Amino acid sequence: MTDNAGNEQAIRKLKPGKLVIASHNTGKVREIQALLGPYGIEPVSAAALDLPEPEETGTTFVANAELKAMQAADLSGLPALADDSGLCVEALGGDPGIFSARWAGPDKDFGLAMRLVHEAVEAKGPDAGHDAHFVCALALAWPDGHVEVFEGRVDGALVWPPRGDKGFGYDPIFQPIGHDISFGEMDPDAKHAMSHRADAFAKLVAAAF
Ligand SMILES: O=P(O)(O)OP(=O)(O)OP(=O)(O)OC[C@H]1O[C@@H](n2cnc3c(O)ncnc32)[C@H](O)[C@@H]1O
Ligand SMILES: [Mg+2]
Repeated sequence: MTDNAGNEQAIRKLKPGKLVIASHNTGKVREIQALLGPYGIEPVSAAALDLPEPEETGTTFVANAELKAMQAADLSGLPALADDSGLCVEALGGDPGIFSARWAGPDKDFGLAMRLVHEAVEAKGPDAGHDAHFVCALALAWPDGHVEVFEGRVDGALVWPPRGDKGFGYDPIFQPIGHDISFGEMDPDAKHAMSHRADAFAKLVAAAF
């Protein structure tokens, strides 16, 4: 596993050219494409290359991001960027966490997943807090096995009922600190200015461009 903090190996610079976005989530791919916009990178999605969706066997966001990026780089022969992310609810001990996609079930039903989160917090009783945060681990891998990881986070609170349809996944039930609208109600540019993905991306840009 690679940890960019304290990594003695020089961070490798990403040259303009093709980069595989190793994700099968269209909401994420859209956000990563927008974040990559200014950097002379030609994004190619895993779906366009017909890459398989790997089983996420890691026990951390970092391990799963590395696994997805390394598989895509290996199979495509191109540098690949993967994102492993999720919603962590303090009252639930960090759940759904790395299982955020799995709580939506095989049909990827986030109406269901949001309800499960809400019900799990309600079941904790009236004193359960609503603090939550999103985490994002971005892994950048090269076909020779070199990989670097950048982590980001945004803190906020759960809201109920779900609000807005501008985002994806759990966005309608997450309200970032200092704002009175949910990620689901926020314009993409505003989310990109503060999200867990933007936080990780800023670290990647500082190191890899
Ligand atoms: O693994 P890939 O193919 O990238 O796609 P995925 O949807 O399975 O992605 P993850 O394994 O990283 O699971 C993370 C889940 O957490 C949720 N999530 C992550 N970032 C989010 C965001 O910015 N807004 C809302 N939900 C988010 C989203 O529902 C994802 O399905
Ligand atoms: Mg996944």
